Amino acid sequence: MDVLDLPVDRHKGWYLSLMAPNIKGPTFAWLDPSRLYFNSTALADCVKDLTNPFLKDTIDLVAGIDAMGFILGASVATVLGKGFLAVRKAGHLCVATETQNYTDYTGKEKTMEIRLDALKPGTRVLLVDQWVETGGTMKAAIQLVEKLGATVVGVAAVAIENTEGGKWIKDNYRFSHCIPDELQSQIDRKRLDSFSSFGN
Ligand SMILES: O=P(O)(O)OC[C@H]1O[C@H](OP(=O)(O)OP(=O)(O)O)[C@H](O)[C@@H]1O
Ligand SMILES: Nc1ncnc2[nH]cnc12
Repeated sequence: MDVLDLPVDRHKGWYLSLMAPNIKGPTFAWLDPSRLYFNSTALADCVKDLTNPFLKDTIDLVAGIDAMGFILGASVATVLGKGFLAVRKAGHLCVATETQNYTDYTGKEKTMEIRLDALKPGTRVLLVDQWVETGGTMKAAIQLVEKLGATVVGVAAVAIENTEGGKWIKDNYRFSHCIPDELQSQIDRKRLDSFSSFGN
């Protein structure tokens, strides 16, 4: 399927077949969901799948995680009619921040931060990122929000892998993702059957 084509039947997660395979080798964990954002209907359907479970919730602010979480987070915020908070990787903000150290799928120690004036005790936050692999990044964002006394209403990501950290998120927070049950095992092994159409 060309990336701009639309299928007749837009079943849940149809757009995942637009996601490109990792061709950079086994040490590079990423699949590339960003390719599905080229297609306006795919992006809109993906954002709907992330947003729908939270439509009846009280949400004050949507927080998206640096960098790919900004795309989906800002889209979700617009659909919900809410503001957007950028959760930044350390070193980009020129104001007072709260910080949180974490380790992600690369195994490297990292730090994320948010400015201090966005969240107050009781602020209800929906956290959005592109992907949850080890869950280290999302857990750090949850810790940041909670350190400031705000409440995590839920977590939304294209995929939440069934890693220890991914399962911890699913067990402890409400969540939304775009993966139909029958595709979850393909996500967990980082290879979709649809990758065969990419010819490698
Ligand atoms: O569950 P984890 O193992 O913590 O990994 C998930 C994180 O990894 C990716 O970001 P990454 O920092 O690689 O790239 P980006 O800056 O392009 O979003 C992804 O968008 C998540 O933020
Ligand atoms: N396997 C993966 N695919 C896409 N994005 C990711 N971010 C972290 N791990 C990822």
